[in-house]
Formats: sequence, structure tokens, C-alpha cells
Amino acid sequence: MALLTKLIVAVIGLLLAFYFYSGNDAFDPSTLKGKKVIVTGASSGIGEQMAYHLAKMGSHILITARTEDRLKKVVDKCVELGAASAHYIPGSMDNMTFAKQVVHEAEGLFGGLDMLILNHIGFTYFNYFDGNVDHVRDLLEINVLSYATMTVAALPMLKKSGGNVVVVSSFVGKVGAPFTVPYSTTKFALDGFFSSLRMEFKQQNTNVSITLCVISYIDTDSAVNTVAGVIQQPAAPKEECAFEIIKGGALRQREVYYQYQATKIPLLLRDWAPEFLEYIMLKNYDVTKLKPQQ
Ligand SMILES: NC(=O)C1=CN([C@@H]2O[C@H](COP(=O)(O)OP(=O)(O)OC[C@H]3O[C@@H](n4cnc5c(N)ncnc54)[C@H](OP(=O)(O)O)[C@@H]3O)[C@@H](O)[C@H]2O)C=CC1
Ligand SMILES: CC(C)CCC[C@@H](C)[C@H]1CC[C@H]2[C@@H]3C(=O)C=C4C[C@@H](O)CC[C@]4(C)[C@H]3CC[C@]12C
Repeated sequence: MALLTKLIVAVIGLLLAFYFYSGNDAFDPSTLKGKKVIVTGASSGIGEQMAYHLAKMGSHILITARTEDRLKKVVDKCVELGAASAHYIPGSMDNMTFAKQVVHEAEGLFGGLDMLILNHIGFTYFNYFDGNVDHVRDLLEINVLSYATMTVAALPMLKKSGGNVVVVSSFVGKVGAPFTVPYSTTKFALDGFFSSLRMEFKQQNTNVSITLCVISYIDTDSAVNTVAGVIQQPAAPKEECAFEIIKGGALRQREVYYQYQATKIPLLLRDWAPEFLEYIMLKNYDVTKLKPQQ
């Protein structure tokens, strides 16, 4: 009996070790050398940091966002850092014609595509839901439909290269949270679209990986300015976050959790102790610090 207990403990230990550590150290950044990559929302924040990492790894990069002068600065820095080539195309992702155009631009510039990193988000407020459903619809266009549009347009190239789609989502794309009603709606929608598509790819032996990134609070200017004071949890570094997203995509992981302890661990409670998770999350909010809606 004692032997059986020891055996069970050993097997559980091995399973846990495999679960937590498998694939973690297998990432070789040089595998990104010469790869053709699109990064959306790369004029600032996590997207900008992803462009710099890819540049250091020697990739061909096409970045996009609305603000041309910022994109130009990011491209210049990418060239300095060692990108195989770096280009930008300015435009807004509320326009699906533009979303397709970005993919066609990559085809023209690179003659193919290895990785599509979908990262941009439209502006939203951080406050009680104001009842404006039109804003939810507009945000769905930018945060979800443009992602779907770009994926569909890029699929022929990604099938050829056996490439990766990387979707930047959020902790609030897995669990609801106060002051994020329109935003959280769009991130949940990404999970439905891309997790279903991933399974269809498996059924059809389509060699394109889909990585959904579940991200906690990150120290980008826009996030810190928006939630400063209200969220008690410290913000994690955008540079490391950007690296972990690229790594997860390159390793063809189904999901990336960053920071692990602020996403995967609380998510263990989601289905089994949802009220306890809500209690922990609400404790993390200081509503007295809420800024008036902009
Ligand atoms: N920061 C955080 O705490 C967290 C962030 N995330 C996710 O990480 C990703 C990046 O976030 P973060 O770096 O903080 O965001 P930023 O606000 O720093 O960057 C957003 C990017 O999207 C671009 N953008 C905004 N509106 C549009 C538009 N209409 N069309 C095209 N591009 C647009 C912006 O450039 P421009 O204005 O020039 O168009 C910018 O390049 C997002 O998907 C976000 O949901 C997830 C969890 C937490
Ligand atoms: C276990 C819990 C304590 C975790 C709670 C974490 C919550 C509060 C964290 C996790 C993800 C975070 C949001 C996010 O994903 C992206 C954005 C967009 C940005 O432009 C403005 C800020 C915003 C809304 C973040 C706000 C704070 C959120 C909800």
C-alpha cells in the first residue's frame, strides 16, 4: 500500500513537472531569423516591443497602426537593431479593406508570411458600462473582425509556410471584470473564433498554429494612464511580455499565459470557485480612484 502511495505521488509529481516545464526552455530566438512577420498595433506598447525583439532576432517585419510618425520611428529603430528588413503601413483597423491591404502589402514586400501577430486594440473607456452598445459594435470591428479578416487573407501564405497566427488577448478575455464591459466582450469573442478555428485546423490537418495570449496588467503607457490607482496589482514589464508572446507563437503553443501567476493560477478558480475569484478581483479594485469617463 505504501509503495502504491509513493508511486501515485511520483506519477503526479512527474505530470506536474511535465505540465509546468515542458517546452519552456526549447525556444531558440535564431529560429526567427529571416522569418516574415506582421505585427499590428506596433506604434506603441507591447506591439512596439515585439517589433524590437523580432528586429534583434533578424526577422523581416511589417508593422501597422494609425500614427505614421511613430511607425516610422519604430521602423528606424528596428533597422538599427538588426531587422532583415522593416516596413510600415499606416491605417485604421475599423476598415476591413485596410486590414486586407496590410496582408497584401506583406505578400508584395516579402513574397510570403510566416507569422501574423494580431495585437492592436481600439480606444475604450475604463469605467462603469455607459449603455452605449454602438461603442461595443465599433470595438468588435477593430478588436475582432479585423483579426478575422487578416487571418482569412493571410491563410494561403501561412499554409504554404506552416506558419503561426498569434492573437493577443487578455485575462479579461477569459473572465469578466468591472470597467471593461466593451473591451472584455471583444476579447472573449477572440477566444470563440480562434479556439474553434484551431480545432478545425486539427481536423483538416492544416499546418497553421494559433496561439491565444492571455495577458495580465502590463506597464504600457496607455494601460497605466487608464487604470492607474484603480488596479492594485502591479503592472508587469512590456518588454518581457512581448518576448513571451513571440516565444509562444514560435513554439506553436495553443495559449500563452503572462504573467503566469496573475493569469493561469487565478484561472484555476474560474470554473470551480467563481465567486471566490470575483471576491479576489473586486478586492483588487479601488473604485475611489476611478477617473471620470473620457
Ligand atoms: N497593457 C495591458 O495592461 C494589457 C494589454 N493587453 C493587450 O495587449 C495588446 C497591446 O496593448 P498595449 O500595448 O497596452 O496597447 P497600446 O495602446 O500601447 O497600443 C495599441 C496599438 O494599437 C494601435 N491602434 C489603436 N487604435 C487603432 C485602430 N483603430 N486601428 C489600428 N491600430 C490602432 C495603436 O496605435 P495608433 O494609435 O497609432 O493607431 C497602438 O499601436 C492589446 O491587444 C491589449 O488588449 C492585454 C492585457 C493587458
Ligand atoms: C486576479 C486579478 C486580481 C486580476 C485582475 C486583472 C485585471 C484587472 C487587469 C487584467 C487585464 C487588464 C486590462 C487589459 O487587458 C487591457 C486594457 C486595455 C488598456 O488600453 C487599458 C487597460 C486595460 C483595460 C486593462 C485593465 C486592467 C485589467 C482588466
